Amino acid sequence: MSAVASEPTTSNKVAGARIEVRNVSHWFDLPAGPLHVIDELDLSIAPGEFVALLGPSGCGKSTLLRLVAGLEPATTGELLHDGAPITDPDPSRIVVFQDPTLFPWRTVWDNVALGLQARGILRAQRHRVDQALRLVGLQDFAKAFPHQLSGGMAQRVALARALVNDPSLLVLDEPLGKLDSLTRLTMQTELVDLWQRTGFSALLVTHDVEEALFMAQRVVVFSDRPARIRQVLVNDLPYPRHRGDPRLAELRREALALLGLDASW
Ligand SMILES: Nc1ncnc2c1ncn2[C@@H]1O[C@H](COP(=O)(O)OP(=O)(O)OP(=O)(O)O)[C@@H](O)[C@H]1O
Repeated sequence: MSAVASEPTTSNKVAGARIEVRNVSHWFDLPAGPLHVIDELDLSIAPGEFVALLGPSGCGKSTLLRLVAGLEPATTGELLHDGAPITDPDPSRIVVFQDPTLFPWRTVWDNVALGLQARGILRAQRHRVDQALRLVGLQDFAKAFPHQLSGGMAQRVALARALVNDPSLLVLDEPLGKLDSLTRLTMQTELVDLWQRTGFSALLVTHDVEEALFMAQRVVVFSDRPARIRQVLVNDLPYPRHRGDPRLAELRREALALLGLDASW
């Protein structure tokens, strides 16, 4: 059973971001010369859409996430959030990484409160911390410390820490990558449930083909570095999805073939 609160929490409803990546190329300046990582990429995310990126290791997926999050500027091209250029990080676009990186000396509640505290709005907005904890089903663990949590619970705290900002875009960089396989499956369902209940747009990077197809509405398959779009797989299966759905198996075969792998594995 999902640990996430099943009651809809309408106060957490947000308008999803529209993201446009227009003709973006990116290089890193290395001592040996420039490393071309992204090549003339065009991609858009509609408000409230869930998009996943798949591609060979090192092709440039995380780099693209960093550009979309505003953590670094693209070498050339344009990135827009609701029509405005993305130039800096912003609390409306939150990145959740593989490692939850919680402060061990702060309680769960205090870890989730960090973003509001940094923005100087915690005193007036304390209820948002409680709401975010309810969203991820951890309301009873507000006073716990990180060492008292399982891996899945720690990652839920990281999600609550992101959701407390009411982001219009959640940037997910392998957020379930360190979890055991059972917890990972549960968290996939929980994340989709959170996405549906809150309305943020989601951009997920994962190495797990099934995860991408189970969660996302579109799966963008990249080439080797420099990343170009090889193909976009559209998954219009309704939610909640069933892992045994033959359409998922069909999409999996297509995705693996695009990645140069034999689907009979
Ligand atoms: N800050 C940086 N400085 C120099 N090179 C970098 C930097 N960040 C990433 N790279 C290089 O850019 C390339 C793309 O890295 P990136 O992390 O975006 O790939 P990825 O597709 O997310 O990989 P993986 O799937 O293995 O996580 C790699 O060759 C990496 O070494």
